Amino acid sequence: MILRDLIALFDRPLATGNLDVEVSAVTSDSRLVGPGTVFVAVRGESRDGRMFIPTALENGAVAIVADSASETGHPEEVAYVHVNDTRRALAVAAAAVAGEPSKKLKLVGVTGTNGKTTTAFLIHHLMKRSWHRAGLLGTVLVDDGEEATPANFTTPGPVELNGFLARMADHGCRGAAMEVSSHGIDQLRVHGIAFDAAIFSNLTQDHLDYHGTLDAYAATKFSWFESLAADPLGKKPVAVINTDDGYGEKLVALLGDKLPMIRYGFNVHCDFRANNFKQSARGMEFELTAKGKSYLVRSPLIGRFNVYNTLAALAGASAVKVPLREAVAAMAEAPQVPGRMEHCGTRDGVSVFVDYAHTPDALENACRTLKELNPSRLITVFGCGGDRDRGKRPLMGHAAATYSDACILTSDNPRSEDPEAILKEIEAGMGSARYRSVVDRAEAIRIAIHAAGKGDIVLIAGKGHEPYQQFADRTIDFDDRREARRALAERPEEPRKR
Ligand SMILES: CC(=O)N[C@H]1[C@@H](OP(=O)(O)OP(=O)(O)OC[C@H]2O[C@@H](n3ccc(=O)[nH]c3=O)[C@H](O)[C@@H]2O)O[C@H](CO)[C@@H](O)[C@@H]1O[C@H](C)C(=O)N[C@@H](C)C(=O)N[C@H](CCC(=O)O)C(=O)O
Ligand SMILES: Nc1ncnc2c1ncn2[C@@H]1O[C@H](COP(=O)(O)OP(=O)(O)OP(=O)(O)O)[C@@H](O)[C@H]1O
Ligand SMILES: N[C@H](CCC[C@H](N)C(=O)O)C(=O)O
Ligand SMILES: [Mg+2]
Repeated sequence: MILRDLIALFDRPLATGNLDVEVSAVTSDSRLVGPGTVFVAVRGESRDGRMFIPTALENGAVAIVADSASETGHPEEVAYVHVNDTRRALAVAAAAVAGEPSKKLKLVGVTGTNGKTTTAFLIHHLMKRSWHRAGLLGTVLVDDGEEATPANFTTPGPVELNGFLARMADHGCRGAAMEVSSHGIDQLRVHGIAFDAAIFSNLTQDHLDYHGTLDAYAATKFSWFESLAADPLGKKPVAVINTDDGYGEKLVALLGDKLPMIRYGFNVHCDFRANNFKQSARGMEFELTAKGKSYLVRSPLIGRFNVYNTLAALAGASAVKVPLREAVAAMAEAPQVPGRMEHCGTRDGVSVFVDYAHTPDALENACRTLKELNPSRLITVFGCGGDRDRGKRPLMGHAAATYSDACILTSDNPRSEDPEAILKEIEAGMGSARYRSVVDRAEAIRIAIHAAGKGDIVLIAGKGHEPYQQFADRTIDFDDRREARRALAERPEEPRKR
């Protein structure tokens, strides 16, 4: 693509230098610049991308895009393009250089505090059943239709994102499911991505370190739907909204008739409505009323919250024309989402589950679901991440304390924070509940599993699929599921004294 054509896509660019050069790539990371690359200098949270313009030039950039006037010393032959919004320019350029891959796919995006990964996995499963090849992008992995690789972000930056979508389209995927995080919306990582359906799962407390207030967090989520309504990029996106959720109802009111809509949940106004939910340790079933018909939906997933994820997936898939009857049938073989209510084994009548609950609402859901399986006791092992929303800590403590018989508080990813100090903040919410604090996570898991007796369930919450643990000075290999299996295997013959 010629630079002149690329910058014509920007909003009011002011350009100098040679614009008749071929552009091979675009990036906002100077370290990734090579010959033919356009470097977009983004002002980040911690660093100003303009500091890296000299490195980008050294590495062979053909153009610099920035939101301030050209620096002195800038070589004349390299184009300099002034724009008002560098993130917007980056997203537009990334999509153009990759050949607008989102327009070649039936793309379903999922946003909301909890349930994005699960719902995206379910949609991917339904798409694959009906279309053979489909892509998946989110917290756990990216599947480009041929191979799955671990993910670094829930929603990667626009350059990576468009690169993944292009690979999906090249590999013959007809569609894809992807997670849309609030960071992704706020930082315009999904700007210029054409969606066919946009799902809103729910909104409860998380990420207030970043957004400040719950309403600001909600406004960010809502802005994605508003931007799709304002510029659908040649598609007719359908908004798929959980209207049992208060913020979901607000979103419906805000959108009015700006987007076609599917409402889902248990309430009577839903277009995809669940009824008669039943579950056992082997799975769940419920009756779905949709499109004037009734269906019996069976799934190996457990938990009332997974009814919402299942409804969202069925509605989202249906919005991109996956036949509903086929989708309902495929739900019976829904995949195990790594680290989401994952059963890690049973020994001596002690069952262990690993789950990614790391918000107060998710932890409450996870504990309630396991409590509904009528264990003798529910023992919950959990912590809270460092350098993230501190307000969650006592609330997570309260949720676990309310629905568990005993808790072991431990470290999650402390990051730059003091692990003991994080535990103290969780303890503030534990009230009169029975708990112990054990800072070492492997030790905490071992203590819980070895102390459990016949009929008990141990829930290890917060890190799910994560294969690491992050500390201030190091990141170690760590996997809750591995630790759980090890502790189960090493269980002493006689359970230790409780
Ligand atoms: C808070 C946040 O989202 N931060 C992201 C943001 O970082 P930042 O704004 O601080 O960037 P910065 O480090 O100041 O750098 C500014 C610019 O200089 C560039 N740079 C930097 C160094 C260099 O040598 N050369 C260079 O050009 C950078 O590429 C960047 O464009 O932009 C960076 C580059 O795009 C991201 O890597 C970084 O993600 C950090 C690592 C992160 O942890 N993000 C998490 C919170 C996140 O995004 N999570 C959500 C999921 C949340 C959920 O589960 O709901 C996600 O979607 O994954
Ligand atoms: N629809 C839901 N409503 C409430 N809680 C849920 C829902 N779905 C899943 N959960 C809980 O939230 C946890 C995280 O689920 P999931 O990974 O699907 O969500 P996510 O939105 O992708 O999270 P993240 O933003 O961290 O990637 C689960 O392990 C479960 O405890
Ligand atoms: N995407 C989420 C993941 C949190 C997972 C939890 N294990 C933690 O580290 O807090 C976040 O960055 O807030
Ligand atoms: Mg996720």
